[in-house]
Amino acid sequence: MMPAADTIRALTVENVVKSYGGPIVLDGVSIEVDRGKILGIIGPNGSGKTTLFSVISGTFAPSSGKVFLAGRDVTSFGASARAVAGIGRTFQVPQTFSHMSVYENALVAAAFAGAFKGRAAEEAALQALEICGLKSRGDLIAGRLPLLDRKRLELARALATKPSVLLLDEIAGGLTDDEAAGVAAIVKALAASGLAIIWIEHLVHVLTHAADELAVLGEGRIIAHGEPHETMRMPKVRQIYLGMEPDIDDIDH
Ligand SMILES: Nc1ncnc2c1ncn2[C@@H]1O[C@H](COP(=O)(O)OP(=O)(O)OP(=O)(O)O)[C@@H](O)[C@H]1O
Repeated sequence: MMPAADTIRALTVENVVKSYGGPIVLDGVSIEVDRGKILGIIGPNGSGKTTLFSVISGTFAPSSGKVFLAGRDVTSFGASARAVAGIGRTFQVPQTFSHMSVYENALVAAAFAGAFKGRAAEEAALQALEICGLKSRGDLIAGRLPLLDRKRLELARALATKPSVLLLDEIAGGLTDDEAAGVAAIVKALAASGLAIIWIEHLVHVLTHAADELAVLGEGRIIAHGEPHETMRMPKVRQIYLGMEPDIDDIDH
């Protein structure tokens, strides 16, 4: 029997195992996210965060396990089919075309999602730039943008594919606290508009303020998951982050 529509999660990752041929990088990871919610994911370097996004977005197939988008099994879909189906992703290293203009970058991304051609792609690109505060900078060459605008453009490129599920890989990395807060405000507004968002970030305090739930990856497994502040108070999580996150004692404030 199919579950009732209101119990179908926007995205379900079910028991995913991934190895690149050597050691196991993801070891039975299961997560879910609903429309309108932000799930934050943290974890030390090499714990498998980006690999998890690659498995969700279809860049790499899992060794076993499944990915469901709004209840539909998309595990066998490649990356472009998943973009068309509604999974949008930003990359840790922005994937912008540096010689193209800001607008052209958003347009190329809209076309990647396949469903958008001609006028529809133009509208998707412009709307994404507007949401990210870049509409007045459409003619600028992407490679000459300061870091904050490069990050905003990376976000706009993901939005131009009109995703229902948005994967953010360190979109606030390298930004000042004020800049990161501005990006977090955009992300929260996107969730409020109905997107389901998974956000990987090394800046833990950004996620504790923005995310509805926090999951902690450690050596390929989810070692803690729950309300962000409670999760950060768990001894096994503090053990990992003490000394790494300068403001861990301020996270409650
Ligand atoms: N394409 C690949 N081929 C082989 N091994 C890979 C590949 N991508 C990642 N790995 C390995 O998988 C493990 C997890 O890497 P991953 O990048 O997913 O971790 P991460 O938590 O995102 O790390 P970081 O915080 O440094 O970005 C690492 O040991 C890494 O070397």
